[in-house]
Amino acid sequence: MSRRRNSRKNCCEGIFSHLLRIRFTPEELEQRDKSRKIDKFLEKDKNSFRRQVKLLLLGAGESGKSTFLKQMRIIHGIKFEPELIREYHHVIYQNIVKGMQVLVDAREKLDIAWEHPMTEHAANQAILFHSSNDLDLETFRQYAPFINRLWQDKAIRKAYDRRREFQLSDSVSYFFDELDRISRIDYVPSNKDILHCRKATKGVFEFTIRIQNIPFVFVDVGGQRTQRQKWTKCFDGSVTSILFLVSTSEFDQVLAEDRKTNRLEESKNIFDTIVNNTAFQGISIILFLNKTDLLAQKVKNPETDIRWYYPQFTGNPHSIIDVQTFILQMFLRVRKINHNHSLKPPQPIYHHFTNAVDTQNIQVVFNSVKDTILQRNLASLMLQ
Ligand SMILES: Nc1nc2c(ncn2[C@@H]2O[C@H](COP(=O)(O)OP(=O)(O)OP(=O)(O)O)[C@@H](O)[C@H]2O)c(=O)[nH]1
Ligand SMILES: [Mg+2]
Repeated sequence: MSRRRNSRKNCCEGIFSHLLRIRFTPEELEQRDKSRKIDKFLEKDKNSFRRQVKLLLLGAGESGKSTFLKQMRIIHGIKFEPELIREYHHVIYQNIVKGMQVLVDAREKLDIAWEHPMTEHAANQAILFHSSNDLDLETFRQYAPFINRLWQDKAIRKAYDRRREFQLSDSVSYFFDELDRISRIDYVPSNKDILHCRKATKGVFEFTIRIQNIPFVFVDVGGQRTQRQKWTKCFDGSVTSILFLVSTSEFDQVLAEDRKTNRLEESKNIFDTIVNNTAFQGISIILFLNKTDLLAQKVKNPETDIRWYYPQFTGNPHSIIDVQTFILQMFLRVRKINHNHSLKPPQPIYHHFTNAVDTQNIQVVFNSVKDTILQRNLASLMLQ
């Protein structure tokens, strides 16, 4: 009986809906179809917005943020545009000329005698080119033999060994060693040259790469003091993760900005403001302890010792593992425990030891970072 009533009900509903449907005018039907399509599109767009991964590259000046972004392009097969390569070409010339000028000045200030008196002549010639802002290939090729001569002199090498006492870009020795190739008439910067090329970032730059069909938006900012007020622009709700870079080899160097603050301390203070900021509560933080290669060279050097800057260090100052572990713990301890249980538990801090100029190293590290981010992103999508 009740089954019969049900089937009658279904049949009536079918008729009613049929009657209702035929009452729509063709215009109304078209309108309904259109609005369904819009709803579908918006739903898809909402999902793709949620699926987008936005990564903020943060850290002090010269920590390696832009270098990491260059690696992302290289690893994902996105070629540098010819115009960009031309710009890097020019910056490389500037890096070389400026770098040698700094060393020539430092030799004089440190009162280091020339190994060969003839080198002084090369130094005087080099000064002539110093004021040249418009460094074209022709000018650079005239200048290159003098740089070569200077780089061979023990006085310049001694000044270079004392570089922590002044401000010298980390990549200059790489370029001096490659000078013959770089000063050839048909020179075109290689990816390795581009990775070593140094130009401070001014402003905020976004670069999107589709990885596994998901847009990864990398946000690169300038890390020097004057640039940091621009960071707030990118602190919105759409950030997935913060990649925080630390130049671990800088434990014995001072800032270019004020020439007195220890660089590692500055980096730790920036990390403090990020990691303890309630605005970033739900955001995972990935710490890149960068410049492992330069740190390895430094811990072997008897002219420096981490205990002179961090007397609390108790490990072996010539063991890279001990020094890295010490720096890692120092950064992890920065996060203040919040005892307010009504707040969400803090996000884990992941960490990696990196060498941003080594493509293979960054490829391995990024694969792991990507998996972590995608798993966490998927989990948060499922919770929504
Ligand atoms: N040897 C070595 N050099 C590195 C490493 N990471 C970065 N560099 C070099 O360090 C210099 C500074 O790197 P950038 O990527 O420009 O640093 P940044 O964090 O973008 O600096 P700002 O734009 O001023 O905030 C460049 O010359 C890089 O080639 C590394 O792990 N090892
Ligand atoms: Mg940069």
